[in-house]
Amino acid sequence: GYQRRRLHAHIPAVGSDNVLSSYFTAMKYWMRANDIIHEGYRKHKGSIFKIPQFTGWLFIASGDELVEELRNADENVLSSAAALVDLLQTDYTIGRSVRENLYHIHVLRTTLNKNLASILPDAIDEIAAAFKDELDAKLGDGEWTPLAVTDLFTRIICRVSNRSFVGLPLCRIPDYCTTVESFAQNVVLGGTFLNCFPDFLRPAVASVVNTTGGNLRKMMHYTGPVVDERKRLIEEHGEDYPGKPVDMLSWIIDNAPHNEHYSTENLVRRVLTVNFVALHSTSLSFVHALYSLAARQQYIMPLREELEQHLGKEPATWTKDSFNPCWKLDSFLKESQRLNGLGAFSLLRKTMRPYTFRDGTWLPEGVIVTASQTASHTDSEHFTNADTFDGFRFFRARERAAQTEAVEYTQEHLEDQGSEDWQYRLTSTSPHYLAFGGGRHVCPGRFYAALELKCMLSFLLLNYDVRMKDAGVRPPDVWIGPTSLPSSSAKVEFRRRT
Ligand code: HEM
Repeated sequence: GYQRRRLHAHIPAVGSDNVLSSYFTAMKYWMRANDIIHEGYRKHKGSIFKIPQFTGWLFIASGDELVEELRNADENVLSSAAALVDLLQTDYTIGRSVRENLYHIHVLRTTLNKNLASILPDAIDEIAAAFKDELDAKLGDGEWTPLAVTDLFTRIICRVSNRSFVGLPLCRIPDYCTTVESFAQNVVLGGTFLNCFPDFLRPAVASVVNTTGGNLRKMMHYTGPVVDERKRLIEEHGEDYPGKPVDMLSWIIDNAPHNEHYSTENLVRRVLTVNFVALHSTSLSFVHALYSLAARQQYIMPLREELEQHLGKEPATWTKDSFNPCWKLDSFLKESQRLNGLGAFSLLRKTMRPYTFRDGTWLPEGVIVTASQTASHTDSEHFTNADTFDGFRFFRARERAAQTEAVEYTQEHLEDQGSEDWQYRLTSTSPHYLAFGGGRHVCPGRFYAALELKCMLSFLLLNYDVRMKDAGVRPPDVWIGPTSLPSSSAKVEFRRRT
């Protein structure tokens, strides 16, 4: 209301602060959010500005210092979880129990990252099997075959990721994969729908329109018996029972508090939650990189040469460490994330109490404040020729840094943040490189995602030729409000290499 607007009248608005014209800016925002955010960034970089949305104002912190503050703020002051609950109404779609205890994030940050080397062989086995079933089956003999790629690679990544999450046989059941994918879509759809209603009506609306209920029931059908069996084995033989699978489900069961979180339904919900954060982020990133590769043929040879030098002929022999010296591959993926990320924002936070930034800007309680990754990723103060795709820019920067300091290839990613070239790696973040967020809530799955993307792209490069059907043209991304997606209609042509 008016009272609330007065609370932030001191913050500059993009468009107009006036009720009627801010409504028009909100309408425009849905059509071209990214342009509007860039306009704000150009005019107000270094400070906080606001943009009207139908559901209220959105505050954008710009410039390294303010973004650094967003990255590091305490959860009970600027909350990431509360922002997600607000924006996606996750209490009604994912379930309250998940946010009441976020232990799965701790599992990802610690156990998943420690076990990357040991889960990789299975993931690679799944990549080989999935490419055979999903891609080879569609290719003619030595012919170029045009294919739409978003659904295709979403299915492959769903299989591969779930090989690491729940293992065989679940990851190969097509309906299991359809269920986890559709859950992710329904969380977003349900959240957007529920946000059209005022707070007090939402519980009633959600009880009538439960967008994810069907997904949970199906997931219980597939995963419930597997969870029950693993719980039984733990009860009978202890936590380290013989033959215990090394996958996310085992770690989730091991780390669940022994209360309502240990119920089969809540454990299954947790697996859905991990899929929700992991799947689309990874598959969209892969398709973006694939378009950039297929449209820019000049990268194919140097990437192949690098892979042939460092990876064995048989994918089964690839290890986590074999990718460490593949700096061109790392750089190509990082550049793809820089220019074709998941959307305009990163670091979504909600003010849990009135908050004063160090530059003196005051924000009231209960508003969403975020950073613009697209504006910051294309700011020429941060990157030279910032608007141009330069697949090896981070490779060259790393080489320059390596000349000033000997770089140890085999050092653990997690341990060597001190080395000079750290900032140019795919998995690193900074106040102006925001593809994986940063600071307190930095994506805990990024080491896994990076490894999966590298294995997938390497497998593709070494076994297939790719080019855009529309030669040399990278299809433009599709923007829906502040979310960006790779084109779903463009076709990539594939041919098996002999
Ligand atoms: C290329 C793929 C991915 C991208 C681009 C991505 C990006 C992000 C971003 C931007 C955030 C927000 C961080 C922040 O607010 O500071 C995030 C958080 C998160 N991501 Fe990822 N992610 C990817 C893959 C994954 C995977 C594979 C997993 C799980 C295995 C995962 C699990 C999570 C979780 C649990 C969080 C919340 C962390 C927290 O709140 O502390 N992500 N991710």
